[in-house]
Amino acid sequence: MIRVSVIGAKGRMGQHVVAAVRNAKYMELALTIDAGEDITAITPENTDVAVEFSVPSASLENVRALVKSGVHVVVGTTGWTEEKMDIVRADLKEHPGLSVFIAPNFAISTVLAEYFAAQAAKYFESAEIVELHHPDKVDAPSGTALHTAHALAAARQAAGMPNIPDNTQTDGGSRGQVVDGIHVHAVRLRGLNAHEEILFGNAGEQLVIRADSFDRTSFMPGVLLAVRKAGTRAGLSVGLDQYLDL
Ligand SMILES: NC(=O)C1=CN([C@@H]2O[C@H](COP(=O)(O)OP(=O)(O)OC[C@H]3O[C@@H](n4cnc5c(N)ncnc54)[C@H](O)[C@@H]3O)[C@@H](O)[C@H]2O)C=CC1
Ligand SMILES: O=C(O)C1=N[C@H](C(=O)O)C[C@H](O)C1
Repeated sequence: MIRVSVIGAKGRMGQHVVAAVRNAKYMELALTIDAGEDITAITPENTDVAVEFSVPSASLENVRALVKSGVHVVVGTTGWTEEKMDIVRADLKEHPGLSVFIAPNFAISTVLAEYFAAQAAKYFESAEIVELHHPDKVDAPSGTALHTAHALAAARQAAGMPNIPDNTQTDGGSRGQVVDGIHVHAVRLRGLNAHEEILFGNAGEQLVIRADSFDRTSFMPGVLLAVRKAGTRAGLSVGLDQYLDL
């Protein structure tokens, strides 16, 4: 049995993770922690893997506390920068064998959309990203859109492509946030859950790659896969794609 504790357990994602772990074969729910509760109660004596879905402002300190305790960590919270990940990498040096796995998105549709988009990137002069979410989301653009923008930019750079053409002369904010040279647009709309479109253009043609997570259950197979894989790859790793046969 894999003993799984959940941090942010009262949140939208946390509640789904608690239910998914309860229903998963060979897993048992250990502790559930939310804001104001003592995360140091999670120890190797009661937990093999901790799943963290909290808020961007709290996630780094939660992960550091869990690493210090000596449990594997699966993280879905957004807001991770290279600087924050370097802090975790440094902590992990004191805990050889321990794994911290961060996934900007656990939905297979979105992971594949980003993978296909990275393949397509070098064939198109223009690329932009539109992410669409529920209005209760606290961060914009989404962690997924940021990750996708970095992947597209890396693919374009590797292919030696020039800057994306854009002759905008005045911009009151309508052109979105520019991430690594890619324009990223965020929509917040009641009724939506989590959606992403990657738009590519050439003269006379367009390719749109779109992923829709209609329900948070879409993230659960990916979360459970990451829990099962915890410890197989020591250190910090990012992205569910590495566990897929791509
Ligand atoms: N990687 C993925 O596939 C997905 C990632 N997310 C991300 O997961 C995060 C959580 O999203 P939601 O569940 O929708 O948010 P939410 O606001 O519904 O839940 C967050 C929970 O964390 C708790 N919390 C706040 N501070 C805490 C602390 N210091 N320690 C422990 N718990 C604390 C809150 O009380 C709340 O219960 C966000 O960053 C979101 O972008 C969401 C969906 C999928
Ligand atoms: O807050 C959400 O809902 C989501 N957050 C993640 C993100 O910011 O990319 C993943 C998914 O888009 C849902």
